[in-house]
Amino acid sequence: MHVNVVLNKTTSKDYSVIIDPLEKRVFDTKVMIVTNTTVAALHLSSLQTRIEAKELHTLILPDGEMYKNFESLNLILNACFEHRLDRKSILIAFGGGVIGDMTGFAASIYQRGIDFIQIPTTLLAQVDASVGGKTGINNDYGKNLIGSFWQPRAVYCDSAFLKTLPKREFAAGVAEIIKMAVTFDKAFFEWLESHDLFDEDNLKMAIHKSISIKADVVSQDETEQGIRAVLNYGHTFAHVIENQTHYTTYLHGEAVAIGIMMANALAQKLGLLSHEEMLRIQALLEHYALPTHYNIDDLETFYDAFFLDKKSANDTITFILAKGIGGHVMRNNIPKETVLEALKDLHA
Ligand SMILES: NC(=O)c1ccc[n+]([C@@H]2O[C@H](COP(=O)([O-])OP(=O)(O)OC[C@H]3O[C@@H](n4cnc5c(N)ncnc54)[C@H](O)[C@@H]3O)[C@@H](O)[C@H]2O)c1
Ligand SMILES: O=C(O)C(=O)C[C@@H](O)[C@H](O)[C@H](O)COP(=O)(O)O
Ligand SMILES: [Zn+2]
Repeated sequence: MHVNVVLNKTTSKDYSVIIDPLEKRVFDTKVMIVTNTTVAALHLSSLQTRIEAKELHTLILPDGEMYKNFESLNLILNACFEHRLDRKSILIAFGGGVIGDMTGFAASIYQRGIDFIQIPTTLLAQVDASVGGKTGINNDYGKNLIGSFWQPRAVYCDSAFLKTLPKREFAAGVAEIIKMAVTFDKAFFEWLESHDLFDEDNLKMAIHKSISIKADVVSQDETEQGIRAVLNYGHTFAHVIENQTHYTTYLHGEAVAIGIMMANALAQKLGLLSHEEMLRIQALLEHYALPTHYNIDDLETFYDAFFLDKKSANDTITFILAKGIGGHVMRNNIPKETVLEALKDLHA
């Protein structure tokens, strides 16, 4: 099965997302696999037997969102220099979204840009992070605030890797699937309500559907000038939660689940989403044991942090909201009081 990402730009080439068992790949260039300790222990040897290259190198980084930073980026770049990778060399991001985002970013700046391939091993990375070329790292100010748009040459999604994924990580991926269904596809949302993703065939269907939605959005708007921002539904809130809790309490997908609830509270206040629709979305999130509540310490501080969001410009914040189930709207003129009241309502 293939899904194509078609880009109307001279700087980015089209590529395919291959959703099938990974076959042997042969490269006539130097290749460096970038992975982390967890993925290496579980799957590295099986990947290495399927990659043939002029020279094959491997870099194993520490595991965790808290390592998605300059230090790790520097480790990747230094390894590129140590192995004398050249402009024809290829990096392979082998892991979840953290490895994918950092490796993609390193590829985009090493010698002004080299190719990279995504081999995502988490559900979240298969359905979302590996597709679309958003790369980057976090810093003290917030999440993904430093990065680039740099598309992979190809994405290989092999569901066999998901067999070792812990339940919590699986659910985090489901949160991004639900995000796409709520904002883009009512029929898909209804299908999710009646099909359990713990079933292997259902999961394969949902992976294919989510990648198709994402590829379609990215094909229309590679660098988030418009519709791509809808993929950020829930994220304005989620990124603040992740940063405030130092990337140790919630997985990205879990924070997105809470962020979806916050965005929905706002959408309900604005008459865009009914109470019944809000409850249906909550029920689907809770079916996968995703968190739907976060105790905001200080509403003012929480609100102020929205201004670091990349969707904020000229002192206004753009909120991505569901318009019914299967629809979306972008709003940048919502009074602060309305936002704060919606967040208070959710707590009540
Ligand atoms: N670029 C994008 O478009 C985009 C989209 C969504 C999320 N993201 C980013 O992706 C990151 C979240 O990605 P994630 O949820 O994959 O987190 P992650 O990369 O931290 O992986 C989650 C955990 O699962 C482990 N793991 C990976 N594969 C495994 C496997 N097959 N079996 C067992 N364990 C495995 C990892 O070692 C890690 O501990 C965040 O940094 C987020 O900002 C980026
Ligand atoms: O691909 C996109 O576009 C997304 O927004 C996907 C999100 O799931 C992802 O978490 C993204 O990294 C968040 O956007 P960011 O621009 O704030 O990093
Ligand atoms: Zn996300």
